[in-house]
Amino acid sequence: MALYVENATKKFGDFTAVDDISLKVERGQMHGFLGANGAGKTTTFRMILGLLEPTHGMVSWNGKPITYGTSPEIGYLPEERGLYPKMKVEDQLIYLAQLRRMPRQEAKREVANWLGRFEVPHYASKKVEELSKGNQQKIQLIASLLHRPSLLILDEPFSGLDPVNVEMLKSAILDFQKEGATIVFSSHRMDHVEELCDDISILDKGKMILSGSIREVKRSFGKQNVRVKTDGDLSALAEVAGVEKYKKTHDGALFQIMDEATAQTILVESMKRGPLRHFAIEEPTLEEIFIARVGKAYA
Ligand SMILES: Nc1ncnc2c1ncn2[C@@H]1O[C@H](COP(=O)(O)OP(=O)(O)OP(=O)(O)O)[C@@H](O)[C@H]1O
Repeated sequence: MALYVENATKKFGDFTAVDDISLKVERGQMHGFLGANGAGKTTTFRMILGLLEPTHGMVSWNGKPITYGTSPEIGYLPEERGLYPKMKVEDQLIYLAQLRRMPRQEAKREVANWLGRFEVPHYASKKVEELSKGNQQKIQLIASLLHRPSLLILDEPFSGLDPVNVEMLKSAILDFQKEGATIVFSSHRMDHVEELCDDISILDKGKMILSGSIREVKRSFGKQNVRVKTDGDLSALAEVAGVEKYKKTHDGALFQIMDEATAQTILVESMKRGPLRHFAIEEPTLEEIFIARVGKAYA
């Protein structure tokens, strides 16, 4: 019981947008799908959803290709707005749930629950175009999961949301996973991915360059960070052997190092330059790994 993408390639004319990628997402997992702009994430999602035919390869969900018949099992939050601007929120959500075979009365009840949970019950009778971008995103998420799909594909679910709303949507997505859903989502916010996902994969110019659990990905990066908080000037420590990168921070410095012996040197040398308020060896962040692997063009 899993989502399988097997050697999927998508060409548009001579241009290869997705190049022979394979991916397995086990049932109940949350998978982060990462890549710079134009890497091929949305194209892959469209192939998973059956909206685009792969040029080569195949996609299956629970051993079957995804077709019109399996679509009620799937929920999709597209990157671009996919709602009817002139239709009222409640009418639209009920309509979309009915298309996925949810009975009308149940859909109506669920819409009320979700609008309540997202603190927008008063939007039920407003037209979508009257809502702010962030509130439209809440409605879009409700539209994707209202019919209780077992596979949920979310393309940039947190874009345009303020931090309070990000937390609200994150907790809804996590609850949905706890109920057993398999979730794949793309995001440019590595901190969100780190917080929510079990496994990740990174696409670069259509190719899969990294895939695995976040723990494995971090371990295989082979570098760690040392964070020091002090008023002392640590800039000379940038030259210590084993220091890959040095960055001054507002309260001290951050070093990227290759091995723990270097951390000991940094500790000793930092203490010579003033009292320390904090010293810690930290694992690399996903953002650092992404930038190292995909390139500095990404911001
Ligand atoms: N219908 C199409 N015809 C031609 N080229 C396309 C088409 N759809 C996508 N592409 C190209 O395929 C590449 C991958 O696009 P895609 O939208 O999948 O990237 P993405 O990773 O989702 O990017 P972003 O993070 O910016 O949303 C891009 O170079 C894009 O211009």
